[in-house]
Amino acid sequence: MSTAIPDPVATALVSSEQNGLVHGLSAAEFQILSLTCIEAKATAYCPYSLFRVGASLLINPNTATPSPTSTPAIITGANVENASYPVGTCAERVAMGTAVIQGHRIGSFKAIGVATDMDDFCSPCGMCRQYLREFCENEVPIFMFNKRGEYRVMTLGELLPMSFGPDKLPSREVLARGLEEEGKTKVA
Ligand SMILES: O=c1ccn([C@H]2C[C@H](O)[C@@H](CO)O2)c(=O)[nH]1
Ligand SMILES: [Zn+2]
Repeated sequence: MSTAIPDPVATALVSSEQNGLVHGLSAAEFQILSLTCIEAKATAYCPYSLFRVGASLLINPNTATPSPTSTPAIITGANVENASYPVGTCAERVAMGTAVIQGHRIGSFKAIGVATDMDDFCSPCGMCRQYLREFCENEVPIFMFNKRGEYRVMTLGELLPMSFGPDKLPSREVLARGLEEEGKTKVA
């Protein structure tokens, strides 16, 4: 038996029209999210791929530091490549790492923007989806902007269904007790 899976594009279109909000964002929030990820592309270090990516994270107003603010708070990133190719880092992880060292955690993020110079919409790679999953709820919308500033939006849960995150890990104490009970190992 199969269950109908909602079409993400249709879902995005419906939710984008509600209450004058764009997927839950005010017009001002949406504008700054889009402008900042498009601008962040210019900061990319990508001499090998020449594929510029900019990312922006919209911080929830109540978790913004130093104090809650009505001006949307944004943290940006861009891809940073390396002569040893696999060492390079995507824009999304640069932005999220910056946010995390500023103290942001799950609950901090209202939306994510990703911009490229492509005609098509570029979605975060698998590694970035998992990296973002650590700090974002399934409902966080990810806006993907093409070179013309048009966008497609999907939530993190749509991009990474049935994901594995910190909430799925039992505590170390519970795991240790289980292993000891089975006599499998001695845990200090
Ligand atoms: O969502 C994506 C996809 C790719 N890249 C980067 C990695 C690499 O530097 C370049 C080409 O893959 O684009 C990102 O930053 N984000
Ligand atoms: Zn990535």
